[in-house]
Amino acid sequence: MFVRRIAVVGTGYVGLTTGACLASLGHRVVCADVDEVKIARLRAGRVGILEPGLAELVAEGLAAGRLEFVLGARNAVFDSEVMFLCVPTPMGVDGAANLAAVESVVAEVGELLPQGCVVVNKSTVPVGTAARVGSLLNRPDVAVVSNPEFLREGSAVADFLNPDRIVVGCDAQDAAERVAALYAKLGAPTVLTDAASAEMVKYAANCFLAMKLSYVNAVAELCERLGANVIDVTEGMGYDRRIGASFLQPGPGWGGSCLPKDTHALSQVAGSVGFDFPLLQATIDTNARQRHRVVQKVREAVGGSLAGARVGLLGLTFKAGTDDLRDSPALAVADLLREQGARLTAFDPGVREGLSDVTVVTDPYEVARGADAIVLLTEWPEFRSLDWNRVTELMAGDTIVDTRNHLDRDALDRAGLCWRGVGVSGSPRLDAVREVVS
Ligand SMILES: NC(=O)c1ccc[n+]([C@@H]2O[C@H](COP(=O)([O-])OP(=O)(O)OC[C@H]3O[C@@H](n4cnc5c(N)ncnc54)[C@H](O)[C@@H]3O)[C@@H](O)[C@H]2O)c1
Ligand SMILES: O=c1ccn([C@@H]2O[C@H](COP(=O)(O)OP(=O)(O)O[C@H]3O[C@H](CO)[C@@H](O)[C@H](O)[C@H]3O)[C@@H](O)[C@H]2O)c(=O)[nH]1
Repeated sequence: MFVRRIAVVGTGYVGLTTGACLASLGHRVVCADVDEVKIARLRAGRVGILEPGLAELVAEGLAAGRLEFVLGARNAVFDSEVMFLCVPTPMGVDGAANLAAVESVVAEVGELLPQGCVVVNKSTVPVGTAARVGSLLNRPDVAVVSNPEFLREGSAVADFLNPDRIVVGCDAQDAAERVAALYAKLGAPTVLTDAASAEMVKYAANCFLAMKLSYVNAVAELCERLGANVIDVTEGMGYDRRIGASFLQPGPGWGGSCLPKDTHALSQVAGSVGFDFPLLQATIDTNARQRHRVVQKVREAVGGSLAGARVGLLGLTFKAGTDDLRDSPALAVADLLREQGARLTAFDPGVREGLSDVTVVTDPYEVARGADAIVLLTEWPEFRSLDWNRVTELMAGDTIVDTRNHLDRDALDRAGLCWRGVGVSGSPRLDAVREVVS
């Protein structure tokens, strides 16, 4: 079933991906944003974010006349049968999700929505928001549906078009079915439920992922203390289908625009109903500790004091494959290093703009020049193939702190560099045994 006209409000990672992908599925989509520059750019077919395949889908949609960009939600909803809300829900001062953008769109378009329109909330919002939006709208003919989005940045289009599942929640069955039908072509398992449960799925999933990562980061720390090797430990765990191999990679802590704010939001919501959730709090606290562990390793690498030390950073984004710096653990580590007196130079393939207090260079080898230590913070594949002999020549020191266990330790050894990973120091080298076994 094709809908004649869908409005998508917000053209960020989620909104633009949703709009372009729904258009590619055959729907007619009008995307709106408050950002004039963004809208002008999108009308010209230019996508301002790094997302594989997105620019192509936008170009196709524009050329086919199925995708349109307008300024302001009020200019998108005329004649729409469905309106998607894809606006930000950032962390507020108390950790709760800030719903100002959702509420402002509802106030802006409430009276303009055509009779029988369905409002679909794709933004990540606390349980009860669909009900709240319904009462703000005060339109008995307009149903409010929760349809959380699970795409990851860096693979947004692929995730949207090949989802593990679609979740649609509404207390009115026919509205839920109308929304689920928009995705029919994707053939994904679909969970139809009430609005509160759909809203809860999103937080429960993100917080579970965060908990898995905090667990694995804690296991890595323990491995270091006990002389075990976390790379082999997680491989051994991951083959267990009940655990699974993904989200078992230790790192400098989890970040990005979602996991940090969503863990805090669920924690705040739990507190608001008097529910003590120590598991979630420990997940957050373990993550906060992680960045201090990285700084400790760098401090050791430069001989005990960061004051005046030159430290090169490989990677600034919160993970590879994105240009998004929101809540990046790399930036948090950079802040701590700087506070302790380090002078920083950074390279990231996705970041070209300068940052205050960190010199951003466009050549990765510039990071090595005169560096007392280098710290890899983001797992960009190109870092693996750096010329380590050249790095050795350029550096003043000899240690690479690899917070993602991403680099080829032997290649660094051969170049005379000292590799310091996560959860592996003190463990024996089992590569020879591994070769015999395989
Ligand atoms: N980024 C992700 O990977 C991801 C994945 C799943 C869910 N989410 C959730 O989706 C929501 C949006 O996230 P995002 O990363 O796409 O945000 P974003 O910041 O990239 O984009 C939001 C867009 O909304 C626009 N906007 C703000 N107020 C508006 C208004 N009143 N009218 C029209 N446009 C307005 C902004 O200008 C911006 O372009 C959040 O709730 C987030 O938690 C994000
Ligand atoms: O094994 C791993 C996997 C991830 N990370 C880190 O965890 C963070 C989050 O990574 P990821 O989940 O891939 O990033 P997002 O694009 O923020 O996606 C998450 O947040 C989105 C917004 O809610 C959800 O839609 C996605 O399902 C959810 O994975 C990043 O800092 C990663 O470096 C690790 O350290 N080790």
